[in-house]
Amino acid sequence: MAVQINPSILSADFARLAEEAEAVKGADWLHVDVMDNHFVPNLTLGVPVVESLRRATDTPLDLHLMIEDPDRWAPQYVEAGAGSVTFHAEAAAAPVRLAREIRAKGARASMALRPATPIEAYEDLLPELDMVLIMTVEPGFGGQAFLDVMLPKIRRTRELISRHGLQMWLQVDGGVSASTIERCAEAGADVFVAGSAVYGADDPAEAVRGLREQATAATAAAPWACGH
Ligand SMILES: O=C(CO)[C@H](O)[C@H](O)COP(=O)(O)O
Ligand SMILES: [Co+2]
Repeated sequence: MAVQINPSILSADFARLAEEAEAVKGADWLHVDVMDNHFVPNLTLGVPVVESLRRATDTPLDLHLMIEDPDRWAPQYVEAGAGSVTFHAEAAAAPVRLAREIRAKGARASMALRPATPIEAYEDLLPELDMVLIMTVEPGFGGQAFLDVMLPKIRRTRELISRHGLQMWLQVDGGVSASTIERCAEAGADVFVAGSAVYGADDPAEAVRGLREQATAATAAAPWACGH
């Protein structure tokens, strides 16, 4: 599979979301960070904004729910128009049931892990998911420094995906930039979220192209990607 670059609108101007979506035309997905000020100490947006954003852009929406009680809320984000919905493992009461419900409603189902949450605890759930998100910062804020201690976890996750013969995607989110994306790709990530590295650039669309080139080259040179 080709690498995917998903700009995070957390670093965009929230008063101009339609224009900010247009500014990254060519990106694979728009990454939308939903925070409830309980699961993380920050508050962003909810279902009505996602419904409006869905009407404002053709780029599919990749929802990252940093909220408590995703079992209750995630299905509403599918109905609002999300193409992919990621819930946190630490917050979900019944992750398999939730993943099945997201898929049944027509979106891709994905699960995120905070930095201290081990992937091994969730190995048996991987076949129920379309993507796993390895956080490379503590969730809650954009613009944080990439945690390179997460690279072994990305590698182990890629090994588990290969061992089980799964086609699922491996997303990384947090501090992904021109100076860190190649290490993520080499370790096994194939979907890259970038907020400040895209919306902090003079030309966000050019930043997406640059990240895509770097990730594509690093993936081609990575041992895990043989036959990928
Ligand atoms: O989920 C997130 C934060 O919890 C954001 O998606 C992420 O931080 C993107 O911002 P940046 O690329 O600037 O780190
Ligand atoms: Co995110």
